[in-house]
Amino acid sequence: MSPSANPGEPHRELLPTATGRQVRATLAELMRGRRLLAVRAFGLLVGSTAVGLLTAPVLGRIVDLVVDGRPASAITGPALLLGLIALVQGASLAFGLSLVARLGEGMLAQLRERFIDRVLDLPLEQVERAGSGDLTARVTGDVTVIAEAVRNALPQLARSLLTIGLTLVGLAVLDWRFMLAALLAVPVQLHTVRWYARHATPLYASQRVALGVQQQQLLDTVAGAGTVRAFRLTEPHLERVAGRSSAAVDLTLRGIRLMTRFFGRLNIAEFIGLSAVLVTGFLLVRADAVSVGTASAAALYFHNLFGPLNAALSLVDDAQSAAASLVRLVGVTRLPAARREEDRPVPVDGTIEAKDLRHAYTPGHDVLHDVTISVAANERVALVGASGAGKTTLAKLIAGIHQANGGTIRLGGVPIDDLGAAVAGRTVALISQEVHVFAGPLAEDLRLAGPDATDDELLAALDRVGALGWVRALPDGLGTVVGDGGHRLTSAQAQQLALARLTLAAPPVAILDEATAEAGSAGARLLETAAARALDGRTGLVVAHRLTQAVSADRIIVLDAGRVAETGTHDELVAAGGRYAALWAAWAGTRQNGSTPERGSQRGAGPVTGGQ
Ligand SMILES: Nc1ncnc2c1ncn2[C@@H]1O[C@H](COP(=O)(O)OP(=O)(O)OP(=O)(O)O)[C@@H](O)[C@H]1O
Repeated sequence: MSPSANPGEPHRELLPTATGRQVRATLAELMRGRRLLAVRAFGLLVGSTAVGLLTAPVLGRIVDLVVDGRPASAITGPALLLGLIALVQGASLAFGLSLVARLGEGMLAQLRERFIDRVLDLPLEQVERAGSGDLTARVTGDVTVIAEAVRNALPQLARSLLTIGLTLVGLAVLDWRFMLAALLAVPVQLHTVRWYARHATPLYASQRVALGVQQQQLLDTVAGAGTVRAFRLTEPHLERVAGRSSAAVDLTLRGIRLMTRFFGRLNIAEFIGLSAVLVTGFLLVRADAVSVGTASAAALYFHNLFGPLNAALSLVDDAQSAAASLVRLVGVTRLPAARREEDRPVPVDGTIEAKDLRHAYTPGHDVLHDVTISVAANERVALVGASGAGKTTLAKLIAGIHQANGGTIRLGGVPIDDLGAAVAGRTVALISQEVHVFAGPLAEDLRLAGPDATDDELLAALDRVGALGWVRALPDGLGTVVGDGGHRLTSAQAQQLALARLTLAAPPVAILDEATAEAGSAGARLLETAAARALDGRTGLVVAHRLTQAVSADRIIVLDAGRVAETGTHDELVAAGGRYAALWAAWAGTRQNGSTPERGSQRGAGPVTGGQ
């Protein structure tokens, strides 16, 4: 875990990065099952490079023919051979490169799947501690960098290295002294690459961290824009964004300067090598050891090395970036795997047992204190309390969205942590006020909850929550495109869709948080009926913002400042004359005064939440 990049800023526990050994082990695992593909790809690249190397000697032969004063017709054969070489080389190279790309893409896809698998298993708390910017930067930036490398750098690098190796062999075949001359460039190149790698590795690593921190700052500022404006924090926030952006820009500029110096040094190496080969050629021709054509072929070979050498060396740059990104992706994929789904215990029913739950969003500020509740299978319980009493927090803990800081939660007798994301998702569903309508045909939106549901089943689910009428009236019925860019649904309709999804998913436990709070009174009654029908046959925990929701519940749990204050049926609690009775009296009073209790009661403005 690395600390925050900027001293003086709040400490962030970034997601883990992998060690070199872990990266190698992961690559070896990804390679398994792809060996044949790798061998075929490599074989084709070697073949195409070897064929390509025939060009220089054939050109040398043409030079010799010209020097010997042979007629033009003598050149026809070598010229045709050049054409053939180009064809064979081009075809085998294209095929080989496509295999290399397929190899790389396959490995990357598998790595990405593993990464997403682990990310979905990560506790929300860990992501929050790291900041969503860190995760976003890994999912977007790092994956893109590696994908680019796999598509371009990896095939090019493989091809360049092969060309370099085989060209040196070709030089040695012409005359070993040519190869020695060419190798004079190598010490300068090696020194250059080591110098570059020494500077580039830390630079790229800090560049990636700086970009992650910058993204996090942007997300924080945008997400909290309302608060930033309300407290007139615009200037300091802009300064912070500017500071983080300029840190990222500075690092990028340093990278560009480094690259310029890198290529400058490589040019010196080329100059040394080519001069040496030309001087050697001159001396050997003068001593009659080789023909002019052979010396020309040697010079061509060395000249042909420039491209692949520069490509390989400059690809060191992409390789460095890709390596820096790879350690960040692999770091997440090596996190302990979640237990396999088939090994997990299965809840036996829809009971909820929460014991001694404690939770704090910021250390030291508990918003739930030793909350113990239990809900029987198929029971309908209403959670009532003032705004900020902790109802949503309790709902989210039971739904497994947040992890409690203390205490235990069992669903159907199984501790929630043992369920794993998939089983927990099938066991408990939470519908909050901010229901999302996914962009696309309405049927697809519903099938998120029941992928195998037939159209008739979808219509039955809609009918159950009273949505069939308006869905039938839509221009294309179930096929109507809804969500962003499509047919806009009212918030009550979106709630009904969420309830229909709930009946399709049919989890044994359902939690409704403010599911009907947005609607006006007529709409609210409609939604309450819909909610009751969606909860039928399963355990229901309803965060009640209007007391009508509590009255019809089997039992009511009253929360007060993060503690359970009372529990009982509506009649029992009214008779007990405690906190609920007071809320009820205030509620009934508001109704008699003729105001709209459904609306007045929301978010601390009315009687239910008015006890604060
Ligand atoms: N993400 C969060 N980060 C920090 N504090 C939070 C967060 N969510 C809730 N809180 C705080 O936790 C306490 C309980 O909030 P919670 O939303 O659970 O109460 P609630 O009873 O559902 O209130 P409401 O009726 O207004 O929805 C409040 O003091 C709230 O400010």
